[in-house]
Amino acid sequence: MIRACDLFKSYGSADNPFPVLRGISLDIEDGEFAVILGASGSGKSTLLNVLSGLETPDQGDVYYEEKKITGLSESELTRFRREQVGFIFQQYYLLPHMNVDKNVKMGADLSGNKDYREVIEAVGLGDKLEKLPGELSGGEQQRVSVARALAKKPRVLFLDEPTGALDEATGRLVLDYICRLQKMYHFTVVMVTHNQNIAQMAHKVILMNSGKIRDLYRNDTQKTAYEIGW
Ligand SMILES: Nc1ncnc2c1ncn2[C@@H]1O[C@H](COP(=O)(O)OP(=O)(O)OP(=O)(O)O)[C@@H](O)[C@H]1O
Repeated sequence: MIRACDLFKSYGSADNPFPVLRGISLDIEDGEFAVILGASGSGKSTLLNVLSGLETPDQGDVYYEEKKITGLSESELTRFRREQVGFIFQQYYLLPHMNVDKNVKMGADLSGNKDYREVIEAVGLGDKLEKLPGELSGGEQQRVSVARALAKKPRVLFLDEPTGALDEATGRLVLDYICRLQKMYHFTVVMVTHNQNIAQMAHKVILMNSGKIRDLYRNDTQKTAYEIGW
């Protein structure tokens, strides 16, 4: 379980702080699919970054089970991220001169996972191992970044607008892969999105407004990527 306790974070200077997280507390269970929604600037990405250990809060704590990650040194945090979490962003951040196989192997090498090719198969790119990112469509490139993030078998997959750069059909396809992979590998998903429809795929929905949680609810049933509106 991921537990956030009373998180506060401001940008700007000490004289002129700009509060972005203003007292966030929440729990995300193991294996849960959690979606963070909210208007632009409401603090979604900042919350994701604090939950994943990419940024530290000014106040408050983040726990993974009993382990507190706030207060870890930079090198301990780097190790924690390397071993425990995967990231997917709107941009794919693939290395352009490396083929699909090598891009995904890079993720696998972080944990010494030798079976990384099964993840490439699982995202449907088993026949594109030798292709360079520039030879792939946007959806295929995002599937490579999904495979790279999952190749090290993370406990938690953090996604920040993973379908933001994709058209509807490709966005649905990528979301469908993420859900199917979650069923195969049982990792936790925490996803930031502007697309309110995606909330219907989630177990838990966290609605943010001006740095606070405006609403947090669980869905009794989850829709598939092909059942939601877009
Ligand atoms: N590194 C930073 N330095 C200064 N201000 C920042 C920084 N990161 C975010 N902000 C500001 O904090 C506020 C919240 O940003 P954040 O990216 O968390 O919001 P968001 O809800 O994810 O927005 P969007 O949906 O537009 O991506 C915004 O006003 C943003 O400009």
